[in-house]
Amino acid sequence: MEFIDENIQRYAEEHTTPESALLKRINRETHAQVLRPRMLSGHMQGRFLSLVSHMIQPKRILEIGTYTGYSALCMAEGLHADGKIITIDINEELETRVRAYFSESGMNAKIDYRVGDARAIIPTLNETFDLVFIDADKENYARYFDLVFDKVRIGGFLLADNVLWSGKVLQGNVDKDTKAIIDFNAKIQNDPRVENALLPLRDGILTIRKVSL
Ligand SMILES: C[S@@+](CC[C@H](N)C(=O)[O-])C[C@H]1O[C@@H](n2cnc3c(N)ncnc32)[C@H](O)[C@@H]1O
Repeated sequence: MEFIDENIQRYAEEHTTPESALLKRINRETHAQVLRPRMLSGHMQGRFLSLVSHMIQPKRILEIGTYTGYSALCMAEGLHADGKIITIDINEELETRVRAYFSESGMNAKIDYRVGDARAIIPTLNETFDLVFIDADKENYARYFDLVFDKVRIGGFLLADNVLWSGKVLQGNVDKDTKAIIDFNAKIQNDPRVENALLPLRDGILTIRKVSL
């Protein structure tokens, strides 16, 4: 489902800073060579993630769901000088490609890429995060939020992608992933420890700020 008029979308993209040459290539190669390329954040969302990261200047970012590395590179652009992003993905088939992209980016030293199940890796992380991007399997969004919440500083931010799930959150008869997203959105809306705004950017980004323990 497209949420906004095609012409408005084009106009918005024309007034968004272009992708770097590397990001453009990752975007193109992902579409040509990798399964499910729609999972990639893309031009506009990527620039949004970069801007958010620049606003926060995080020392620690956690990304759950690296895929081909596009969004990790966008967020890494805004890291504090001593900053680091930990990005996790379970798909080992993408590892060689992703490591090559990270090496080319010139930001490799700031990227800690872990291949494995985020449900097992997050509890082992001894870090305090300023920014978390939840973008892995929809079924586990609530679990990722619960696993990471105590590791986010008060005043820190979490972003959750695909929370409109192509508009399926409005439908009555829902599948497992849609139900998980609906439940996640309701859980965040009812959590007194956070403030949140659901932005209808691309497939929906739930923007969350931790306000108390
Ligand atoms: C939507 S894609 C991520 C897109 C990427 N953040 C971007 O914007 O370009 C979701 C990724 O989550 C990964 N994933 C799914 N289940 C996972 C799990 N349990 N632990 C870690 N990664 C997982 C998938 O392998 C897939 O690459």
